[in-house]
Order: sequence, then structure tokens, then C-alpha cells
Amino acid sequence: MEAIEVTGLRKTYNGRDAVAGIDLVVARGEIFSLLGPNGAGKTTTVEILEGHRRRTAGDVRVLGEDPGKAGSAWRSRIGIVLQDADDAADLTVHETVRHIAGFYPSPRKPDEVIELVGLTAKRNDKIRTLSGGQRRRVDVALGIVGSPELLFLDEPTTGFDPEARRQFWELIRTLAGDGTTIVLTTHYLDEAEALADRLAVVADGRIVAEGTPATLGGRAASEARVSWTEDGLVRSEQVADPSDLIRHLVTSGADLTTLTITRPTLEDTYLDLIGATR
Ligand SMILES: Nc1ncnc2c1ncn2[C@@H]1O[C@H](COP(=O)(O)OP(=O)(O)OP(=O)(O)O)[C@@H](O)[C@H]1O
Repeated sequence: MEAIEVTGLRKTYNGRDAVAGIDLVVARGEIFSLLGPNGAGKTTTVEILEGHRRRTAGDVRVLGEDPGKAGSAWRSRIGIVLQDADDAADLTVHETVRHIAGFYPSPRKPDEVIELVGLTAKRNDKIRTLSGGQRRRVDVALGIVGSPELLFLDEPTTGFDPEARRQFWELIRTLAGDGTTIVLTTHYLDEAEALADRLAVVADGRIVAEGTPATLGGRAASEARVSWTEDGLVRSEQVADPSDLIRHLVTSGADLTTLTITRPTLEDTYLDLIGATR
């Protein structure tokens, strides 16, 4: 069984489509990322999958159930990390995690979760004394303390410093390695590229491209740009397969210390995709 199956999902606000017909399958154990500009319909889609918003039309199955009708047993199998969650500021990190753990039938140990998110040194500090990035880690701790089979992460690393982001990525890989299915909404393309097995680009309520980070939007098949220096001048050429050109450069004695071969970045492809819908 797939973790998520969506067909023909639509959501209309005041006669206007925020989600205009989305089909989606997320396999169990997969890290799936939703990318898209502000207002594209990502949060609406994810909140429908979480059972927090009603849909206008379409079929949705999450862990085999319709989120619009599923009960508390289903809810306890899902973890959610929201944008800007509001934590109880006067409790300590440990108290907060322990409190939330109490709502789940088979939670992780609070101290284990605190360690996983890198907050052991802050275990006994009140939430209100934490920095923005540290609070975000508490949000992540609360999302995973119930040992969810499926974890929704909405912009999880906003406000993280670079080291905290790397640590968080490791945590996500660890969770995925343990079989947790992860749906990640992010504006950071490097994050999607580093983590996602597959990703979908949403624009104007529709999926405009779907694939692995390497193949999205024909990226893998795009021409490579080869550049090098010749007689003191920078030269560059765009070719499908750089092998012949490089062989030629080697035999012709070109200066290869400055040789670079680049293909479109995920960001180039993404901007093309969303630009095409505007
Ligand atoms: N409760 C609501 N009532 C009316 N319109 C809404 C409501 N929620 C969202 N919308 C509209 O639906 C569209 C999609 O919004 P949504 O929040 O899903 O986008 P998003 O892709 O998550 O954007 P962001 O990246 O900014 O979080 C937007 O045009 C938004 O204005």
C-alpha cells in the first residue's frame, strides 16, 4: 500500500481554485518534497492530507484512510511540524516533549527525541528562553515524538543556522532510514535536492513537474556547458555529451586548469518551470 494516494484533488475558496486538480502518489518510506512559489497551493494540499482542511473534490487516501473522516487512531500514526507552531513557552523542553508524548499510544522516549533534535543541553530550559532556531527544533521534536509512520514537515528549517540545517538533514535521513515516510514542503531548493527521493513542483494549484531531483524537468538530459581557457581567453560551449569535446581539448593542449562542466541547477530548472506558468 502507498502512504499517500491523491486523485483529482481540488480546493476552491470563494469560487477560485487554490488546488486545481492534483494527482499524487507517495510510496512508503519515501522522502517526497513539494516545491512551489508563495500561494501555489502547497499548504492547502498538505493540510487536506493532514485532515485539517476539507477538500472541494477528489479522492485522498493517507495511510489507507480518508483524512476527512479518519479518527484518532489514524491521527496518532501521523506527525506534523507546522510553520510557526506556538509552543507552551513556560514549560521546559523536556516537560513539553513529555507532555505531548503522553497523547500517543507508542511514543519515543522524550530524552531520545531531545537528543535526536540536538537539544540535550537545553533539556531543562524554558521554551521562551530558546532562540528561534532552537524553538523550531522543539517543533520537530513534537512532530516525531509519537513515532509517526508519516511525517509532514512544512518549511522545517526556516531560521536554522547552516550547521543546524545539516544536523536536521541528518535527522531526516535517520528517520527515513527507519522507514518513516516524509512529506517535506520547502522553499529551499538545496534542501529538496539534498533530501528528497522525489519532488513535485506546484504552481497555480497544479503539479507542473514531478521527478527525482536529478531528472526533474529534463534536467539530466539538458546540455552541459563546458568552459575552459584558450590563449588567455575564456571559451565555452554547450554540448549534449561533453566526452568528445574534452578529448579534443586534451589532445589540443588547451589549458584545463580552469575547465568546468555544468548542467542546469535545480534552481534553474525550478525557475523555468514556475516562470512558464506566469
Ligand atoms: N482560508 C483561505 N481562504 C481563502 N483563500 C485561501 C485560504 N487559504 C489559502 N488561500 C489561497 O489559496 C492559495 C494557495 O494558498 P496556500 O497557502 O496553499 O499556498 P502555499 O503554496 O502554501 O504558499 P506559501 O509558500 O506562501 O506557504 C492562495 O492564493 C491563498 O491566498
